[in-house]
Amino acid sequence: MEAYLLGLDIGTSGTKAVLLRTDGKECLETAEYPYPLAGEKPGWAQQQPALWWDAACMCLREAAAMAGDKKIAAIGITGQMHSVVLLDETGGVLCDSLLWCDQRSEKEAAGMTALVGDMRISEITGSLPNTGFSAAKLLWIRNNWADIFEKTATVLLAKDYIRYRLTGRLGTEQTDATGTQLFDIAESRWSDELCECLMIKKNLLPPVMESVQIAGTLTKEAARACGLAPGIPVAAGAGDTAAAAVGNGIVSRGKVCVTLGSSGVVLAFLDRPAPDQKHRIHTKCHAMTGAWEALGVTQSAALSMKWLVETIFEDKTPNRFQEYSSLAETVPALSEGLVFLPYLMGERSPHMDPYARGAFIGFATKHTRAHMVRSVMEGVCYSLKECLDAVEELSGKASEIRLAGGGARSMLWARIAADVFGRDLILSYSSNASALGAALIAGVSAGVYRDIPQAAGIPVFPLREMKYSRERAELYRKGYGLYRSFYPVLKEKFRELGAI
Ligand SMILES: Nc1ncnc2c1ncn2[C@@H]1O[C@H](COP(=O)(O)OP(=O)(O)O)[C@@H](O)[C@H]1O
Ligand SMILES: O=C(CO)[C@@H](O)[C@H](O)COP(=O)(O)O
Repeated sequence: MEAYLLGLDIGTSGTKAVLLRTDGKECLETAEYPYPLAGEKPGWAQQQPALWWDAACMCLREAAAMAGDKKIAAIGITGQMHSVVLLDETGGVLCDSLLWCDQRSEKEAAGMTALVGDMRISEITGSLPNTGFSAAKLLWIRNNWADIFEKTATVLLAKDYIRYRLTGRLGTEQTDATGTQLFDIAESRWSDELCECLMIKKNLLPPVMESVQIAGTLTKEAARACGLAPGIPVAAGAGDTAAAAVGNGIVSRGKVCVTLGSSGVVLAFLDRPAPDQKHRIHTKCHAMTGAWEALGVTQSAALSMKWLVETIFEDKTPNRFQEYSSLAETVPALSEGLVFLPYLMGERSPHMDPYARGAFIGFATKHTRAHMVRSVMEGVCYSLKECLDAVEELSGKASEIRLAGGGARSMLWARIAADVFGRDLILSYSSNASALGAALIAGVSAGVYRDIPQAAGIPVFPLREMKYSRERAELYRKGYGLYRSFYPVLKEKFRELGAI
């Protein structure tokens, strides 16, 4: 009988889902159900978990209608990583989630270095202490919202909270656990050493499953809210970067995937943990137990586009991004000398710097909105090129680069990425490779596929290629050099701005 696997993605900009036919020949996408970013100071980013749940219910209702009378064999969940949800002992949410891009915990990240040491933390968790990961956020909450921290019985991550609402079961899995910076990536368990040093009680942390484990089944109450049948198995799933790896077939050395989502991610497969000695990128657990991934992160990738269009141009009309992408087509490569630094929420790779700030450099009266849009696309691609260079240093040169994420819906942005990288790209099966990966993981949980490598080979709908142009690549080589020269010059000035 024809059946579907459902992949649900609790993204930063919104929640969306895919329905994958189990034979891999069809993948239907729901709309995205958006929610805003809140935060009263520059660098702060919060969301209410209740908004994720409302969006998830609407999204699942749409998916249920799309599936019609076809069976949904299993649900897989993915979502933004690192964003913490604090629950009290009745399972109620205690406060807004501090998101992955929230930069307020600089002091706490520095405190982790002082207590444990940079090298030791990197050895255990695959990354230097940083404001993006969950541990520093928890320490900030303990230091600043002590009453909330005292009431906390469980700490979850975004997708784990939604899985909890769907199944009534608390838990996480190894890929998202890595993003807390309290997890030992080689041993695949919570780190006693880090929990003790940072005085975080281990009983606040949920049980860690394997990504392909069935975490529970859809409760009657959740099924009613989502318009689905009760009892559907729900897989543990994976954080969005790890799920995108599965959705893009990154299950052995060779290929690299690049995601132009709210954040930008460049990811390669590793068969052993290999923390970057230059501390530019992270090593995280892969959804395949016993495998790892090297990843570089641009904090504000498509988030920069969203900021430009919604906040600066004050345009929230539907399909606005496609229109602005078409507008940017009217401007030549290098945006007639306008350069964008995408550090709107600090930066992670290759500069772990919560103080970094966004900038347009080189305005002239000739420049218009079209130049600004193109310049944002170019700046984000330069940053992703820095990530790609660092990732390939660790994992070897990629034989194929897959591009996904909301920004990859723009053919112009995809072309700029190919030109800036000076490499041909393959456009992913779905702009939402994370949701596709979650559906494939769910297929393993439900026994439809044998294992993750087999599942990753299941999608068979056509892929498109984006070829780079030698001429534009040469132009962008110069633009990239100029772009790279700005951060070292501005670094200290960004710190001064942060003090205002
Ligand atoms: N056609 C388009 N052209 C350019 N950018 C787009 C287009 N469609 C979506 N985007 C960008 O992609 C973002 C959403 O990407 P997505 O991968 O869904 O986000 P998330 O990382 O939050 O899951 C939007 O906020 C927007 O910036
Ligand atoms: O911080 C990371 C990965 O380390 C981000 O990739 C977040 O997981 C956010 O994901 P998106 O909502 O941008 O997809």
